[in-house]
Amino acid sequence: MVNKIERSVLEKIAVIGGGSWASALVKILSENKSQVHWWMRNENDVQHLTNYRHNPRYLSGVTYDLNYVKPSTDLRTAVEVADWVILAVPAAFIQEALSGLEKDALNGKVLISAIKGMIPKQNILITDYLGQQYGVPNSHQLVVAGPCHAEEVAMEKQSYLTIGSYDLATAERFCELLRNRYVKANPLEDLDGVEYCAVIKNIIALACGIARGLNYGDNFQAVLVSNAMQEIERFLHAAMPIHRDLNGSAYLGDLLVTAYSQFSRNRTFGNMIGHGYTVKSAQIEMNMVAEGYYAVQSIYELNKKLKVNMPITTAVYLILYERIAPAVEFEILKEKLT
Ligand SMILES: NC(=O)C1=CN([C@@H]2O[C@H](COP(=O)(O)OP(=O)(O)OC[C@H]3O[C@@H](n4cnc5c(N)ncnc54)[C@H](OP(=O)(O)O)[C@@H]3O)[C@@H](O)[C@H]2O)C=CC1
Ligand SMILES: O=C(CO)COP(=O)(O)O
Repeated sequence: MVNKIERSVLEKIAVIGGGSWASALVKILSENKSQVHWWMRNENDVQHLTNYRHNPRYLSGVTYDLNYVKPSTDLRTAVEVADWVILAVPAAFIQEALSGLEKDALNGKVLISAIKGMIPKQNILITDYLGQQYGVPNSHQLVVAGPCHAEEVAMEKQSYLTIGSYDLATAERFCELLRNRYVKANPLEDLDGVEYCAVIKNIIALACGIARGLNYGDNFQAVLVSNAMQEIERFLHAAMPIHRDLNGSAYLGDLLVTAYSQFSRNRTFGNMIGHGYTVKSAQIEMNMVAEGYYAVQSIYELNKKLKVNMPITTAVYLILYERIAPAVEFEILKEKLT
């Protein structure tokens, strides 16, 4: 019988993406002695990692053990040698990032989406895209959810991850690869619900940031977030109606951390919009991706069919895409909250 550590040594994992979340996941997995084939698009970053054991532009304080981490710009090889493939590129760029792969390149592998966004224009979840484009069955798909900022992983602060799935046994195997001194991981049988919730909570965090930028206070934000939870519940009920406990950390927990944390990109982006930045200038200033900016368009479009009452999502959409002044739109929104 192979014990837990020995079995982990044998695990071969491809991590696709060179940003903050990929950097955090590579830290966790490689410290647990999985073999991580880490794809990033920038050759200079690969060279820097190989020479100095740090990712130069994201979580640059983390040191990687190159016995377990193999950085590369060669996507095909990274995927070919791996049994598990983790996607950690922002949703808007995932099609481009995977474009070098053959249609059958993901056959037999377990795909794990760590992405909290949707495919723009097609307005579909990442797991649906992987099914449609690469034929990955639901049983071979997992999603990483839960309130967890990369920056806190880098600092080894106690964190919790939930692995959403259709197949609890596979999710549990992946949880074993993640668990360590500062990470607890739990499987959950709700792939789509967890994935949609992670998308929508980013939109809500944008709203919280906008509110803060407009000088609304804690009283308003508490109402905004509790109304948001109801908005999420209505959406999930219409889109994926199964019984789920939305008080769980994969749902409410992730909403709270993103709405309140200093590390949230979405909240920071929203705050800049509330302060009067244009979308372009906020994107340039932040230099990281706020998924909610893209997601709000997808959810807004999708909701034209579902017709769920989503006042917060609608307000964020109108501000970001129809250029309605944040102060004007929030005057309207505040009358709709209870
Ligand atoms: N950061 C976090 O704490 C968490 C993030 N997530 C999710 O993880 C996903 C990744 O976000 P995160 O790591 O934070 O993003 P970052 O903003 O930290 O990094 C973005 C990454 O995407 C890369 N990129 C940009 N354009 C392209 C492209 N066209 N093709 C390939 N790669 C590209 C960037 O490369 P380059 O630097 O070369 O431009 C960079 O590596 C998102 O869906 C996010 O919601 C989930 C949980 C926590
Ligand atoms: O999903 C996250 C934390 O759980 C990250 O949120 P941000 O992208 O807003 O930083």
